[in-house]
Amino acid sequence: MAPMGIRLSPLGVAVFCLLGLGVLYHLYSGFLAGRFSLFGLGGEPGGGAAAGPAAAADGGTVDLREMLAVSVLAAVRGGDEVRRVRESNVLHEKSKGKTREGAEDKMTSGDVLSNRKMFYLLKTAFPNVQINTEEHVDAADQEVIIWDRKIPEDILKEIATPKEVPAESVTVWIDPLDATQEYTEDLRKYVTTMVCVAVNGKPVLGVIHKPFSEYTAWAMVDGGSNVKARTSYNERTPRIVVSRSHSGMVKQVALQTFGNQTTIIPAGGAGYKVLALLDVPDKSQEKADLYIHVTYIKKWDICAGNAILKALGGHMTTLSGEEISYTGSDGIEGGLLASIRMNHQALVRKLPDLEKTGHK
Ligand SMILES: Nc1ncnc2c1ncn2[C@@H]1O[C@H](COP(=O)(O)O)[C@@H](OP(=O)(O)O)[C@H]1O
Ligand SMILES: [Mg+2]
Repeated sequence: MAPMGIRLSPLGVAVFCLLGLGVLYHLYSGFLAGRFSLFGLGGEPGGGAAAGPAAAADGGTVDLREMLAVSVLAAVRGGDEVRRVRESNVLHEKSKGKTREGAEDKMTSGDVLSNRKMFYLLKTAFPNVQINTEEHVDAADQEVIIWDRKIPEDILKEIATPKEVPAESVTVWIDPLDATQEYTEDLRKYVTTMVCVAVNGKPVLGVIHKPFSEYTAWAMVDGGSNVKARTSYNERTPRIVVSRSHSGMVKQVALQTFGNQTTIIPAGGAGYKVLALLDVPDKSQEKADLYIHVTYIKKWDICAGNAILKALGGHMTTLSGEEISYTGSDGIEGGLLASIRMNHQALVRKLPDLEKTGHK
């Protein structure tokens, strides 16, 4: 009961209780949640920001929705480095050696600095998952980048609930700068940064970010996406997007399969070429109906595109129609065919056997 002379208004009491609940909720969902996750991983509470590693206590599970949020952030932060280095005009271009076909395999400060940001962001947030990245990670030059544990609204809108998977089933593939050759030629529209998450070797989420137009596409298989397929594609005389710097015999293969009326679009970057198949608002993006590649290619170049296409009902396979497994070795030998809203297996049957025709 209230003391003499003091009258408690029911509305005031209700507002006071609501405020109290709000404070408790804030404490629990932010500060305490961060502490608990750090405790769970054996991290030192207070040894950094409240936000911390997102994997479960026993290293047991990770939430794919959280992985998507960090992957988008990593691609954007890596992209900031890529843009900064290009704008400085000091690329420190080097050769890592030669590809099997004898092309220079280039690397720049843009690749290295983007790799550092992307790798450490993902590694700090998900210490228990396998991460494979195109560039060497210098352990002496670590960077602790803390994820603030915020999942962007557009992801929350598409993917309503967390999606837990065992951490040991996950392989992350990072391409810190796709289209390095074109980057050195200042052909900026082709350049992307990419992150892919595979579960048991299957590509399940992909992010392709264009740093110079600040466009990001993401998708999760059986989850959602911020990008979609176009409404129509030309299956009879497709416009085919192919490599401009690692082409091999791709033009001959395309023309032999689809006839001389077929338009070939040479372009840089595997990320750019996948986006060419989709409904992308970016003005600098060309459009195509198919993506074909015939030479050797690495999994960090293609995994994100594969995941996005798969999430949207499309396909990326070897030229003989085999699914690509994103575990184990870094590269694939059997070329690449990517399509969406087409009869992919019929396209595979149309293609010549490259081993027999000598078009590899
Ligand atoms: N024959 C080959 N050997 C090694 N890497 C290849 C390759 N063909 C393509 N790639 C890589 O795949 C990506 C897309 O190639 P392209 O632009 O020619 O289509 C590029 O990645 P990076 O720029 O990340 O190195 C390129 O280096
Ligand atoms: Mg690269």
